Amino acid sequence: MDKRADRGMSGKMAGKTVKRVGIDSGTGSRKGVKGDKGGVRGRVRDNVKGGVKDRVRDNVRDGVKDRVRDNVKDGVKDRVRDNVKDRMRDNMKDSKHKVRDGEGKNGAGESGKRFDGNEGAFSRQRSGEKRRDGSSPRVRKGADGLSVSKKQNGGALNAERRSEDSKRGGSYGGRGSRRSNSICPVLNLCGGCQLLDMEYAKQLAFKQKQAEELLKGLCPVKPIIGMKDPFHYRNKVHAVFDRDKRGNIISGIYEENTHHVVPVEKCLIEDQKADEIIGTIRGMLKSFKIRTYDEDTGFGLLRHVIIRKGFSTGEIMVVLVTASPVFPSKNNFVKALREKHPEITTIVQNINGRGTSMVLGDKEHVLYGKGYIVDELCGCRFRISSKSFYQVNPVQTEILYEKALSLAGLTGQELVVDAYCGIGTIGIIASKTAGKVIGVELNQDAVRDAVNNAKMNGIENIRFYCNDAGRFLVNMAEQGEKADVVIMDPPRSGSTEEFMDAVGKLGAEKVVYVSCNPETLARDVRYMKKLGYRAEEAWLVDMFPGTVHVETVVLLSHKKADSYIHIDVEFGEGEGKIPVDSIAKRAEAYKPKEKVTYKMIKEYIEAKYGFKVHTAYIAEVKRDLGLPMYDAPNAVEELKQPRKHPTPEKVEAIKDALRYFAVI
Ligand SMILES: C[S@@+](CC[C@H](N)C(=O)[O-])C[C@H]1O[C@@H](n2cnc3c(N)ncnc32)[C@H](O)[C@@H]1O
Repeated sequence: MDKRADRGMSGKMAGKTVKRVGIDSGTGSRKGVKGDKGGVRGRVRDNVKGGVKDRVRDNVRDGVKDRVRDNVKDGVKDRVRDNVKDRMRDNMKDSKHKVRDGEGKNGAGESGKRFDGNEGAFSRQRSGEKRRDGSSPRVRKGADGLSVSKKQNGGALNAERRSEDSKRGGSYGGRGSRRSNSICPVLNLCGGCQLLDMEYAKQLAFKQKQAEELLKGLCPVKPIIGMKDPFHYRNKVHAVFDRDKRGNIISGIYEENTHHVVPVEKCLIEDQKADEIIGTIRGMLKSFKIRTYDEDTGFGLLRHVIIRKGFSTGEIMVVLVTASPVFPSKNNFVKALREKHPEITTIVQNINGRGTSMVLGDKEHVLYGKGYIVDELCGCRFRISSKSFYQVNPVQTEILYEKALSLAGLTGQELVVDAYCGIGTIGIIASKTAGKVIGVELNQDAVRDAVNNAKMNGIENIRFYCNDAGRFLVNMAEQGEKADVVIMDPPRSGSTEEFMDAVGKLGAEKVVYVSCNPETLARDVRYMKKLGYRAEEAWLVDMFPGTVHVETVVLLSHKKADSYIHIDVEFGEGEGKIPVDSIAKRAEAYKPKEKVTYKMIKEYIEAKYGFKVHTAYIAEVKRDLGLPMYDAPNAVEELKQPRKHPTPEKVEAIKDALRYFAVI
């Protein structure tokens, strides 16, 4: 067992003493109904003043009036009850979400939640595009991957959770219910941490079992590598900004499968400094008169804030996602934020005016600093810009990468392909022990980072290409190129048959498959087996404690013969040589014959002679001719009237059929 295999097994997640964090109650009036009514009207009035009369009129026509009336009617006395109500309403509006959810779930652009197995490129994913596995690429706001996991793992998961719950004397309710004894007050509303209340050792056991079931018969699974401290591991935090019904500014996460924002001030899996900065920004908005963006009316400026932190460098990037490029008093805002948090090393404004689920837009302005952060992994330095994928749990990433590279077993000679390479992390680390590395990645920001990262680390034996990994490998194979090792780390949707076929054609002896989705991994390993690869071992690295997700790395090797014999053969005429003609003759003689059945003989005779023959007659003729009878047990059947024998005409017909089918 790997020395690290059981690290953290003793760490308790649910057992941790954690102060309960409160739901943000906002800073504004607590008058409820009245405050809310005034707030919405005030906003409408301000917007009219701002010169958007037409939009207000349209929005009012489209139902803002109704919302004001509903808010007034409902009041906001009980936030939990309201949350549940809103969730139900959002669920009913599901069809609207489905249309807007057409964009990819894969990346920087995705407004998903806490799971980032797959961030990166995906503003470019086509709307409504289906993945290879047929699933929709966008499941709005859900903990990534649960669309599958919920169905397939949900039974086991819920059973585990229920049993955990009953042990504590609590009752496990539905999604909207709140367990008073949960270590997270928004656990069920958020839906991001499905296992948070489970002891960490049990979480690991749960993931181990799930992976073993999925890879059963495909690949042996090694013991999962857990974390020593499974809290606050996320180096990337994303907060959605909104207003509550009283008009108070809130920030948090989208409730699972809705556009409803669950206010979160602190999260047990996120970096604490990041949460602190988000709280500061939330507190600054009012004094800077910055409005949060309202998805329904299209008013307001600030949509999201993303914080990224370099684990070993401590560098911090703040990305302010705004609906429009016009950011009043931005210089003062940046100055004030830096005064409160001098640890921030760069601030970027990303402009996203689209009414889609994507978090990030295409355009960006650097408001302060370099526009990216640098972090260190496995002794290499990496620049990470806002739209590039970077693993969210750096402690476990080092373990994952080391495992992947030890499985690759590089000697310094190999041509390695790092497919789906992101900012080039794996390839750059691998390049030190490889002959040459080729990295391929679809997201051009990530490729730009990768090229810079190679330079920053003084690596010269690596090249990066911005392309679809499948297309790129097919081109390589068509040009007759070869690869020794392919390291692949595709998004959650897994790889493509086109890609895997090309891996086979490139003749890669080893494939190291890194995956954040054991389901698509199992599917792809199954396919690779058909191409002649053997799945040697799978290692699980817990990159996402508290959630059902896990990272897996599998070594696939191309099957080789167990042993070889050496024979020298000389073809041609003359002594000791084998004439090619006789080989052809012998091949013909040994060609397996089509199995001739009694039925075929009967059909032949009936078609040619117009009469039927009994099986026993065929058997008798065959017996008389000395032919073997073992292939037809019923051929020796006795006639009901054994005295009868086939007429000469029938004997001839049977012999003709036997000749026709080359039996005689
Ligand atoms: C799970 S990330 C892995 C990135 C990198 N290996 C790492 O560890 O940081 C998957 C990467 O695949 C990229 N990607 C997604 N679809 C792709 C495709 N069809 N071709 C190439 N790259 C793709 C994403 O942009 C993302 O950077």
